[in-house]
Amino acid sequence: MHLINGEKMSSVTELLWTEKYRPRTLKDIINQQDITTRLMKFVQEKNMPHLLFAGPPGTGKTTAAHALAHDLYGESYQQFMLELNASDERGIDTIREKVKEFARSKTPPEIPFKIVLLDEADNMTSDAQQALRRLMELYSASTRFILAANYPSKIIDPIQSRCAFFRFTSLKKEDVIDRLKYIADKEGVDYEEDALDIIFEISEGDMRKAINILQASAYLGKVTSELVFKVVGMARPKDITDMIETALKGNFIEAREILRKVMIEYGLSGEDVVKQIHREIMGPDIKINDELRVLIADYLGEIHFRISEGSDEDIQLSAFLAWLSMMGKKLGA
Ligand SMILES: Nc1ncnc2c1ncn2[C@@H]1O[C@H](COP(=O)(O)OP(=O)(O)OP(=O)(O)O)[C@@H](O)[C@H]1O
Repeated sequence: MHLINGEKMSSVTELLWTEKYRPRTLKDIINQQDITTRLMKFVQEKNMPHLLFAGPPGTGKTTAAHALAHDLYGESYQQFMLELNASDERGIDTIREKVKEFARSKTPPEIPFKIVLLDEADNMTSDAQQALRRLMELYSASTRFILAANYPSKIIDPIQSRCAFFRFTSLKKEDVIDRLKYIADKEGVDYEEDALDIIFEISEGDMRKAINILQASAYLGKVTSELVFKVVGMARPKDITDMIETALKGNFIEAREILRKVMIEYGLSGEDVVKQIHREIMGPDIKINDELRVLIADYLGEIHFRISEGSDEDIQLSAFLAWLSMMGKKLGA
């Protein structure tokens, strides 16, 4: 990458599977078919407008920008691409200086522009974005900007109207799982099918997160669902639903035992437990009626607030289980 020592980068990033298995060309990008088809047209035409890539984390925005540059300029594309992170750079002045210097640098053969990739553009204030807009206009003869953002609504209208818009979507289950299997096979990692399902559930269509969980788990041995939960610091959903159902049956002491076991075994904080309970009561696996679901969600919000304000988590979670026991009896759950 421009301004970055390539050799140093590769020794670090080679260790990361997200980098090692980052698609290099547009045709290798998974799932974002409409987007890659449109980007390939720019490659054919050797021309493109400014682009705005929007969508959730880990869905291929940065990857697509690099792959586009690769397909336009070839293997040594990095000299014709400047990557800046809007939230790292010290304000618009630094960005302006870097773009100015980059605009003066060597131009690519055959293609009349270079690419500036500005990551996390939605973190810029609207004043900084106004300045960025002027910058885009000033250098539009020699550069094209690709702005990547999680929340496109935070990008000011004058910029949006100057960019072609690309919406990236969360990756589908089968795509994430296929990719994880491909990587696991290449790396000689032993895994259980269930564990990959769980990695997908936890990562929610974020491929970076999914690959990172796979890699962290694989360091510890065969990738099982048990191991995955340990790595991400989550209890097995079944332990959480057991705890809730036990409390609802009025077995408070037993439910507290499960809570203790879960917290110690998985090293969870009170807040982690609250988040997991919330996840489970909203999920399909737990057998409770809607009225109870609403009451639990409401009370859990209160417990979460108290813990985050510094209240003793053991007392709060015990109070929650005691409340569940009482509600269970009252509502006959
Ligand atoms: N569509 C995809 N096809 C194949 N691999 C992908 C895809 N999307 C993400 N990945 C994998 O996840 C990693 C992270 O993706 P990338 O950096 O492109 O995400 P991003 O959308 O830019 O996320 P962020 O918003 O957090 O910057 C890549 O290095 C790659 O390994």
